[in-house]
Amino acid sequence: MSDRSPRNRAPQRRPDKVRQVAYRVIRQVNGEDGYANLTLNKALRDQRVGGRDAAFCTELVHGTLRWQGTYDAFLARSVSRPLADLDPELLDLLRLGAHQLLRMRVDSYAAVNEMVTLTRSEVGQSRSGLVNAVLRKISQRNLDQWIATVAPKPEEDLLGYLAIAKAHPRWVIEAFADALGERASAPALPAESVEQAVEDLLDADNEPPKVTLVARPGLSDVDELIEAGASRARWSPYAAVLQGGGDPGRIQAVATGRAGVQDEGSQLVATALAIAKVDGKDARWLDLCAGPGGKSALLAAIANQGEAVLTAVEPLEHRAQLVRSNLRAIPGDHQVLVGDGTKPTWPSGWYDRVLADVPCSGLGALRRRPEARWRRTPEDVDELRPLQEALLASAITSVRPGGVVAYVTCSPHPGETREVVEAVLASRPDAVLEDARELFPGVPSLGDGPDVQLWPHVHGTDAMYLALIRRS
Ligand SMILES: C[S@@+](CC[C@H](N)C(=O)[O-])C[C@H]1O[C@@H](n2cnc3c(N)ncnc32)[C@H](O)[C@@H]1O
Repeated sequence: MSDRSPRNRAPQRRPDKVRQVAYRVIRQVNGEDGYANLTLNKALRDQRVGGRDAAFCTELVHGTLRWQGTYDAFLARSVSRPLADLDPELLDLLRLGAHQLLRMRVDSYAAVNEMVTLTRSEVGQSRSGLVNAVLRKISQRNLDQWIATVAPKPEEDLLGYLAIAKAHPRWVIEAFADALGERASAPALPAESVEQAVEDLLDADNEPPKVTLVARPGLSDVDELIEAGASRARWSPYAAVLQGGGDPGRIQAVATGRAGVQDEGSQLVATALAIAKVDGKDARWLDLCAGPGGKSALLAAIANQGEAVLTAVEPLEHRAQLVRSNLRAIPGDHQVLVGDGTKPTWPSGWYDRVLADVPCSGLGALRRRPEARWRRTPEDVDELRPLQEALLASAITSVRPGGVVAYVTCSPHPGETREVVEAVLASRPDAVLEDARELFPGVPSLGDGPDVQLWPHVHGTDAMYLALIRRS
């Protein structure tokens, strides 16, 4: 455990190891497009940082990355040149310092000194003066005071205010507001309620999610996970929550693949496809966009309860390998095909149920990936659109008349959800959108249908979207 106590305030010659690890992880994420979770876990392992130090390091990394757009707005007021002209290393050091000063209970004096020492060791003595001066300026106001200084007034520009106060890019907030506004149940919610919902959603995005487990049916059950210390989740019959966190791999059912880690929303959409009514033959299920295979594993386990067999398709070999590994514990003749879901190698109408969990912006899972919100752009949404439409069209062609397709995204952006479904169905007279709400038994606040949008602030799940389409 490194010593961060007030008595240790004197400038240190050696940088604090935990802050150094956090800084280097942030650098890798911002400088090399790394993923925070993977990079941090590896660094904690390699540097043998554990226990309370690991928790402190995680907060430094996740918090700094999650709030970096907000801190940049404060830093822009505190540095005499444009932030774009600062070395990226220096900018990350300042962001890391700002996070300790504004959102962690680190003593200001200690935070500034630790960051000066770290700057000296990471980028050289000549930069430490600037870090000292800027962080002292940052420390002169608390978070609310900085927001009041820098953000527009909420009554004049609510979205501009929320972008700073809740650390989300404005275009993302606009997309959320559109999706929430569209889904206001009849009679339409007053604008004020939509605004409150947007704010609640942004707050939910800023809280790391609890670890949710899935007990794959036939192999494990929720009672086994409860015995291992989890508690029953609200709606999915397969879900249990590790309330206190901890390593799920220590649970035997998870270690052996009989259970796994999976958001309850992901479980609910996969289960919805599995329980949709299908008359007649129900033997062939297809997961058209399978990697890494979380939903494939749940679907294959449910398929085993009847007579069905799952085929999982994934174009990227390394992701197909993850699907195989997720399916390893599931008995049966389920198979993984490496291929492009838009170019089926199977006959038209071959399948009875098809999941099209298409590549998307991931704006519904921002809780899990602290860096993601700053990396995505509106162009990503536009660029993904043709692939999403092609995959949905292919899914419809792959299902037999009377069979069902679940179009799923982990994004609530209307450009990836309803607009895609509407565009594809406009040219498919052989496909009909059905009310999917009854496939989510007991789940409240599903809106007006016929499609379903889950929300972090309402359901505590990722913002999963599902449209159920039946081929006629
Ligand atoms: C949202 S992820 C699927 C998540 C998965 N269903 C799960 O629950 O683990 C989308 C997947 O689609 C894959 N993909 C991308 N292009 C594809 C294509 N043309 N055909 C099929 N899958 C594709 C991506 O590589 C990615 O693994």
